[in-house]
Amino acid sequence: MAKLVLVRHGKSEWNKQNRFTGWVDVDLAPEGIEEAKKAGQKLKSAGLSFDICFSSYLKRAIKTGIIILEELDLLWIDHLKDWRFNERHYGALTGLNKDEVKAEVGEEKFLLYRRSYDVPPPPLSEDDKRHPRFDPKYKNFPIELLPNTESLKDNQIRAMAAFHERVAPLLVEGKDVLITAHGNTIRGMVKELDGISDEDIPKFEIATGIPRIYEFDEALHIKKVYNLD
Ligand SMILES: O=C(O)[C@@H](CO)OP(=O)(O)O
Repeated sequence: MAKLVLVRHGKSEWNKQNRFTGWVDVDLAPEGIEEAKKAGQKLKSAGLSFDICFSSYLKRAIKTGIIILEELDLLWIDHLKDWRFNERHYGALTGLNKDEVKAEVGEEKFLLYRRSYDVPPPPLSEDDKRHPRFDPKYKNFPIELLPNTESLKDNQIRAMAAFHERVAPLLVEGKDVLITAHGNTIRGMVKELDGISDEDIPKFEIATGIPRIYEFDEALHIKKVYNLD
């Protein structure tokens, strides 16, 4: 029975500062490094192992993957990166303080931008220095692929495309896969995998550093889902 494990990166420097982060490549905070180590230790105690690891293009998720693999003595396995596991692009909210945005736009709009399924925050202009086209990671990407804002649904569509294309075939072969990614990316994936409704998803939160385990049968039906709290 193949396993898929999803882990949200440990706390980042901007999580600590309460700023909308999205595609900004912020590093893990010291507490985030500890959370990633604990996640690795929990996986080890539960007897889990992996054949391959995927992360986003963002260092907070990549480092979380490396730290977990180190705890498991699995630094030798393939660790692949796919931009489609990046955090949701937070558009014009990128870098802003969440409390200040709430005070400015009001609670209702704040929640709509932050937690609704299909309402994206206002977009960034293509000339804005925060636009991904100025980030060397995406220099070879066609501009149409680079978002200037995203809803959770947009984030889910790209992450699940990567899942079906790259991860699902490995699970069918019986391989165990670790994905270290981001709060909204994992919320979107869990929404689809667990069949959570559009109405319920705003209340669903993903904690940092808590592995979520999916056990699949050969037909890729989910047999068991649980968190290693
Ligand atoms: O800022 C972000 O990129 C995300 C995750 O930290 O924020 P939120 O939890 O508000 O979706």
